[in-house]
Amino acid sequence: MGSTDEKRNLTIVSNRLPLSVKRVDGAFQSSLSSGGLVTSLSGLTKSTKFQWFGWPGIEVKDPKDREEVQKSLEAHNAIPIFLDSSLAHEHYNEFSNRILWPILHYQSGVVFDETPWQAYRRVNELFADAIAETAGSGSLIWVHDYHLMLLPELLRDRLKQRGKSCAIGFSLHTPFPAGDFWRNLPVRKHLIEGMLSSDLIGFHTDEYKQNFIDTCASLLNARTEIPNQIQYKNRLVCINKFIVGIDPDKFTDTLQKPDVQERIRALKEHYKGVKVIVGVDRLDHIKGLSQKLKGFDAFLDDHPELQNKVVLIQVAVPSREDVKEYKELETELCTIAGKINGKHATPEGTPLLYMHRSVPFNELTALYSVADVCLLTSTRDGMNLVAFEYVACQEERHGVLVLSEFAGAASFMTNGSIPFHPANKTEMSEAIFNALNLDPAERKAKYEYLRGFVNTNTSAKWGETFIEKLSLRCRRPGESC
Ligand SMILES: O=P(O)(O)OC[C@H]1O[C@H](O[C@H]2O[C@H](CO)[C@@H](O)[C@H](O)[C@H]2O)[C@H](O)[C@@H](O)[C@@H]1O
Ligand SMILES: O=c1ccn([C@@H]2O[C@H](COP(=O)(O)OP(=O)(O)O)[C@@H](O)[C@H]2O)c(=O)[nH]1
Repeated sequence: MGSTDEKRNLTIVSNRLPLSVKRVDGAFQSSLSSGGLVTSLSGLTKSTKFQWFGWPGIEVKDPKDREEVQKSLEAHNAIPIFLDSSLAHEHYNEFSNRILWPILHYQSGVVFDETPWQAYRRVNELFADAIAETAGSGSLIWVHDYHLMLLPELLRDRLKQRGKSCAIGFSLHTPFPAGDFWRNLPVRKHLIEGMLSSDLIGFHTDEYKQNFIDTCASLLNARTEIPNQIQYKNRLVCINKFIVGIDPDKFTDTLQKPDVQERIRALKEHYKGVKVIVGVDRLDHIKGLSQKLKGFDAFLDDHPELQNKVVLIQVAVPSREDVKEYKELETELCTIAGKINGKHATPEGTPLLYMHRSVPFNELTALYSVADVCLLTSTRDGMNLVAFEYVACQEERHGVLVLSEFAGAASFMTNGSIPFHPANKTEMSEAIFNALNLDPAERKAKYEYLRGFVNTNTSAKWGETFIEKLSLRCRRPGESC
């Protein structure tokens, strides 16, 4: 890490703040936001100080109310950027999550629309105005994710106008798709040029990084021969892979708490003689939830001898519920879940526990801890931190990770897990069966491999490495990346 002063001058920018604000009976309440971006950045707070700009998740018009929200977030070093609700809707739901997100995750059938695109531009401008106003010259600004791809360029212009010079980093938390897929987006050039105004761009895997480099070469004719660098419009931009992670101690510490231990005992007692498979996912197409339920159905069909001896506990965390496709998916999942239990339930029990809600952290760690298997079926996924969290809670049991080959995490965790293709029900059924029947020595060997990976690649290390590279870039711009 650089000097303490550099740490103090770090600004993080993301659409999602660590706390989401809601109005309940006229009063403002904030609760911890869901999702991996918040998990990874929150893991950095132990070692690094920063202020965090983002959208509070709610429209607040009245200046007094704004002040109240601002104060409540201040304790978490979070600074809200207020947006009116229709602008936020067009930016977050319509452009970011109905157009950009599916394209980044190789989903077809996306229809481009001008109104959401204009809202996306406007929100990026509003973020740029707010940050350029408060950023001190010489500070490090680290922008996150697909909601803010135009921000580096807009921010650089505004900082220049104010005579300020700051290093700008950008991290993408999603996959970056191969060129041909990216062509589906008519405004792709603007987005990529926006990102290229950064000094340093980080991706989760080598594959995403390479896809980005190839796209810059073919779309913008940028120079990409020098490893880890892109030259475009007389600027050199560093490009690299930075492995995002979790704070494993947060999980191991929580598991030691007496109430969590008590909960684990109760769950063990409840599931005596039953193998537990756990799944924790935001309710999102990319998590392959319908594929998971159908694969589990096939597994139950294939193994009638395991009736009442296996349960899948699936937590589907509510997500982006104002987006039509997410609502439709929720309905579809309820139907499939009902059908599975209709078909396989007995008077002794149901094989599927489908929970459509978020779970408190203590309960989540207890669930991870008692599960013999964690089943993750992403059809595409930037990383998937749930895979890391399950490993962090398995010191005792050495449970098995059954991991889709399409999760970014599979680039690093395949050796320690059982990989499979999520579109193939037979492969998924076999993978579940193999995981449940893995001999203890092999389980231990796989677990130790994964534990080493998770404990080495923490969120703190991810953040510190990125910030170190960004500040180096700032101090010695000519040096190779
Ligand atoms: O902010 P939301 O719309 O509620 O969605 C939650 C987050 O989802 C995505 O997370 C990604 O980041 C994780 C950490 O790097 C990664 O493990 C995961 O694979 C990604 O899907 C999204 O990229 C975030 O911006 C959202 O906040
Ligand atoms: O009720 C819950 C259950 C889980 N998670 C967290 O959501 C994150 C999911 O991150 P991941 O990278 O797996 O996927 P993302 O949701 O970001 O796409 C993990 O840190 C989970 O612990 C959550 O916020 N609320």
